[in-house]
Amino acid sequence: MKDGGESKEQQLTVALRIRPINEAELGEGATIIAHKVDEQMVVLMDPMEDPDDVLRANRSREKSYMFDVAFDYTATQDTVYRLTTKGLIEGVISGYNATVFAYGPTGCGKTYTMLGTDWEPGIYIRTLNDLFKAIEETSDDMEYEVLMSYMEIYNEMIRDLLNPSLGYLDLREDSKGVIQVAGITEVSTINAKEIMQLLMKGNKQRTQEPTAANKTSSRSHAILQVTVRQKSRVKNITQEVRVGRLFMIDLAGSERASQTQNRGQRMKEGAHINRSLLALGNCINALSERGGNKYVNYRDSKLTRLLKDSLGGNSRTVMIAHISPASTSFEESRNTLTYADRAKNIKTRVKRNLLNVSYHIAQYTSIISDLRKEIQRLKEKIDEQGLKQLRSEKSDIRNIQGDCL
Ligand SMILES: Nc1ncnc2c1ncn2[C@@H]1O[C@H](COP(=O)(O)OP(=O)(O)OP(=O)(O)O)[C@@H](O)[C@H]1O
Repeated sequence: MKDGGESKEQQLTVALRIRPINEAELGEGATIIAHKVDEQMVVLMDPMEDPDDVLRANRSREKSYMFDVAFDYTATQDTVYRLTTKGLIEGVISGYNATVFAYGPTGCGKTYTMLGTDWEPGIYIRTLNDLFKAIEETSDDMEYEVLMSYMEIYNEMIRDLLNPSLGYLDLREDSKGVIQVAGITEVSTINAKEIMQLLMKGNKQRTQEPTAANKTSSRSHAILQVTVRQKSRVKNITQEVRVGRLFMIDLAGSERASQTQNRGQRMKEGAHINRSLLALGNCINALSERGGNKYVNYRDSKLTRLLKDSLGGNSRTVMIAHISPASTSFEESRNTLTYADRAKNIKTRVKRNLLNVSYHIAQYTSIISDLRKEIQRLKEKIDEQGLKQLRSEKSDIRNIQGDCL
């Protein structure tokens, strides 16, 4: 991959989404503690307080967080998409990496935001639709190839959701230090409808189980990866190919084992989920420390290895933190707000990814050299086997001669 020129420092964009309160929470006697007051989101520490009380804000135990954007239960899927993700598309089709990930406790709306429903589609579908529209608009001058993969990390194992029969896949680092999933299915298409069908097919394969906190709880981290290669239709010797990679991630929800009343397999899943989220939290902590010299341990989980570039490397990254408005979820909400607040300090360095013709030549040369070696190896093997066969035939002849004498 050629150096795409100057890199620009970019701060993580952090959005907060608070879903509507639900029947189960109301049934437990929960009250709403998250309110939108003017353009501010207020999460009350004491449910008895009045969110409109201006003096409340001056009390010393009050903590305030600033996010790039905050959505309450009135926000539509379209608004959330437009104010978080839509702006990344142009960059992706012209060679920049981007990541959007949904973070937060179980049952707080991550899958709703990313996948959505048939009537209220989420970020995956809206992004793909607009991506193909943007491609169509510039396709007179530019040629595109779009590759899609969809995977989940379940119990620390990577599964290809487009082809689960492949078994568990490994992570590998390429020569540029970019983490790749070895052997993952990459479907090439520039047809939005086809990609949607693949997405739906993949979703059916995703590991979901009912837990006490959410009857369709995602027990895995789902990762939709879209790679866009763009090149000019005018061919010349120094032709460049721009390669943008977009990750859209629906994380599994963090949870308290006591709250979810999980047993057996659910509890094991919960432990894996919490472990990888803890590793993610540790990376966020390390990356957000001022001075930036702290060691960041991405190797603690597959999730953080895969997110290495999204968090500390070459990517425009958006985190959408989710919380429930219920008083019964106060602790989880506070933890989520704390992490989201830290994540705001993370800075990445964004650079365009360019391949050029010399890169392709280098690739072909390396493939040819590998093939030559393989041919040589096979020749030697054949020679060796031929020699062995000759020897064994000779010895057979000797034996026959011996028998005859
Ligand atoms: N903004 C919203 N508006 C309407 N319904 C919502 C909203 N957010 C979440 N819900 C509903 O709340 C329930 C739980 O949401 P969802 O499954 O998206 O949570 P999650 O954070 O992905 O949970 P888990 O981590 O357990 O997978 C679903 O029934 C979903 O439809």
